[in-house]
Amino acid sequence: MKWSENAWDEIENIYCSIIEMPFNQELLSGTLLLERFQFYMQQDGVYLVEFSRALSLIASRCFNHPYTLDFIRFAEGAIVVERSLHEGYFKQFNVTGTTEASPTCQNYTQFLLTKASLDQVEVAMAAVLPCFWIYKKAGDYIYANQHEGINPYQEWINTYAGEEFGLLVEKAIAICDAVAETCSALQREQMTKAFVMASKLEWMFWDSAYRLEKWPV
Ligand SMILES: Cc1ncc(CO)c(N)n1
Repeated sequence: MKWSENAWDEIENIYCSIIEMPFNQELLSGTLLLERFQFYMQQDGVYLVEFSRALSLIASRCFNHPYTLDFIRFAEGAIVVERSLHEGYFKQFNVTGTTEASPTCQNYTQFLLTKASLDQVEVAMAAVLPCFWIYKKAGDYIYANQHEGINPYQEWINTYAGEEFGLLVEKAIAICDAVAETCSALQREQMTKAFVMASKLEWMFWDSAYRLEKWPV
C-alpha cells in the first residue's frame, strides 16, 4: 500500500466531516452569507502568503533538483492564487485592508512553518499535502454537487475543481509517496502524524470562518 493511501484512510473521516460542514454545504448551494465568505477570503489571503513561505522553505531543503523545482512552482502557485484573490474577489466583494490572522489561521500557518523549517523535509512535505489534496477533493465534491443557477462563489469553486490544480495535487501526492519509500517506518509514521494534524487544521479553518472567529482578548 502506498503511503498516501494509508494516510488518506487516516483522514477519511475528517474529509467526510469537512464536506458536510455548513460552510461547504452553503457554498455549494450559493446560500453562504457573504460576511462568512469575506471572512474566509481575508483569512485565506493571510494563509496563502504563509503557505507559500512554507513551500519555499521546503523547496530550499530538497536534496533532489526536480523536487526543488516542483516546490518552487507550488510556492509560485500559492502566490498567484493569493494575487488573483486580491484582484478578483477582494474587489468584487469589497474586502479591504490587511488582516490580522485569526487564532485558527495563526495556529495553522505556524504549524506549517514550523514543520517546514524544523522537521525532516519528508515530514514537512506530508504536512503541506492536505492543503492540496483536501482542497482538490472538496473542490471536486462541491463542483459535482452544486445547484443549478447562478452561484456567487462559482469562481472559487472552479479554481479548486479545475484541471490545473488537479495536476499540482497529483504531483504533490507522488512526491510524498516517492520520499516515503526512502523513509524508515518511524519516519513514515511521523509523516502520517503531520498529515493528520494538517487535516484537522483544515477542518478548523472552515469552521473558524463560519463562526467569524475572533481573538478572545
Ligand atoms: C486554508 C487553505 N488550505 C488550502 C488551500 C489550497 O491551497 C487554501 N487556499 N486555503
